[in-house]
Amino acid sequence: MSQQYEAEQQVAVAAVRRACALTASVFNTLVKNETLTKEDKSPVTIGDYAAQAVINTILSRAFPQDPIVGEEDAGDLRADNGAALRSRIVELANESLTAPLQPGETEEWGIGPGHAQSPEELMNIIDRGNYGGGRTGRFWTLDPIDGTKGFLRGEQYAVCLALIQDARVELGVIGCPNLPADPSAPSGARGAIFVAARGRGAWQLPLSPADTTPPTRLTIPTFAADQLNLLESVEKAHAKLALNDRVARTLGVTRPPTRMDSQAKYAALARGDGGVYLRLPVGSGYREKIWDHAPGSVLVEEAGGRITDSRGQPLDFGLGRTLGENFGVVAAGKGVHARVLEAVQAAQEEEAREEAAEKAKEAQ
Ligand SMILES: Nc1ncnc2c1ncn2[C@@H]1O[C@H](COP(=O)(O)O)[C@@H](O)[C@H]1OP(=O)(O)O
Ligand SMILES: [Mg+2]
Ligand SMILES: [Mg+2]
Ligand SMILES: [Mg+2]
Repeated sequence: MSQQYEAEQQVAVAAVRRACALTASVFNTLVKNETLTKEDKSPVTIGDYAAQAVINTILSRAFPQDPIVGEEDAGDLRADNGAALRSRIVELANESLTAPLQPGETEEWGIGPGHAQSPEELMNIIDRGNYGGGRTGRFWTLDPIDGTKGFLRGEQYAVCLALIQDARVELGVIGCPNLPADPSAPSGARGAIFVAARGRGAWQLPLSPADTTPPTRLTIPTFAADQLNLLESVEKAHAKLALNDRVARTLGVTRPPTRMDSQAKYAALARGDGGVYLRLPVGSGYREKIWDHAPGSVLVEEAGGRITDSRGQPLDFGLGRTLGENFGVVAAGKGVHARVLEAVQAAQEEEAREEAAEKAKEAQ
């Protein structure tokens, strides 16, 4: 019997692997003026654009009917002052698109020697990511470099792709070029791919398509109370880390948090490198994007965990490009999740009481 979404999984894994090779190589040659600041003040590099061009090419050839909700668009590159950046992106994307076929890849996906595209074609393929998402139908969501700030620091980042059908995430692929392949050997070989298809488990695969190491199945372990710790953002603007501290104290967590950028945190949770992913809003009005949580959510669920917002409601991937009003994200093993939610609520109440007391003091 053929497995549902098997072809999609094969294409998604190959596309993410190819993009990871691109981003890893671009990091070594990236120079200062190859990064732009977007309207929302976040950085985007030539690597983000080129990786989106490569993955969108492969998806559009393999599944021509499928729309894509991608993070980047070519607007800034089409502007007159985007020409220098544009030509570097064209060079990079074509280098990746024309690289020799790897095991499992086919020329029908628009890759391999001879498959270079014109600058206009590449700008258009980047803009295939402009779909608005929604409640019904099938579409992909792509974050070509998740954790761009981590990428720029040479730390954690991830190439993230998910398939959504009628607002349900069916497939998630997360490529982590800088994550230790074996968590028990943190200074050993780096790079891994994480894959989850609904109902078929969560798996870690080697980063290289030529590596024949068999996939390993991931299950969130049961943590002893003194072993539990939090996985949280590096960037203070992305999550309210002071509130995380309170939650940790309420939970009786003694281990320090593990801070890392990107959806690598979901991968770390799925394989037991940390016990709780906690992302509480900073109150700036930022709305979380579907591409930042779709692959991670299915990975965590398939590894036996739960993921909700801070009220205990499921994340809603049917609202468009964002998750709507921001109530944060709480992900953990099934046995711990309810306790974390309680601790978050207690910590929020405690924080509100202290803030009110401080205000009253000031008013005196
Ligand atoms: N103001 C913000 N608040 C929360 N998340 C943000 C904000 N700005 C960007 N992000 C996104 O948060 C994610 C990384 O957060 P973290 O690494 O802390 O988990 C990234 O997806 C990043 O986008 P990007 O994909 O552009 O890096
Ligand atoms: Mg970004
Ligand atoms: Mg992101
Ligand atoms: Mg990104």
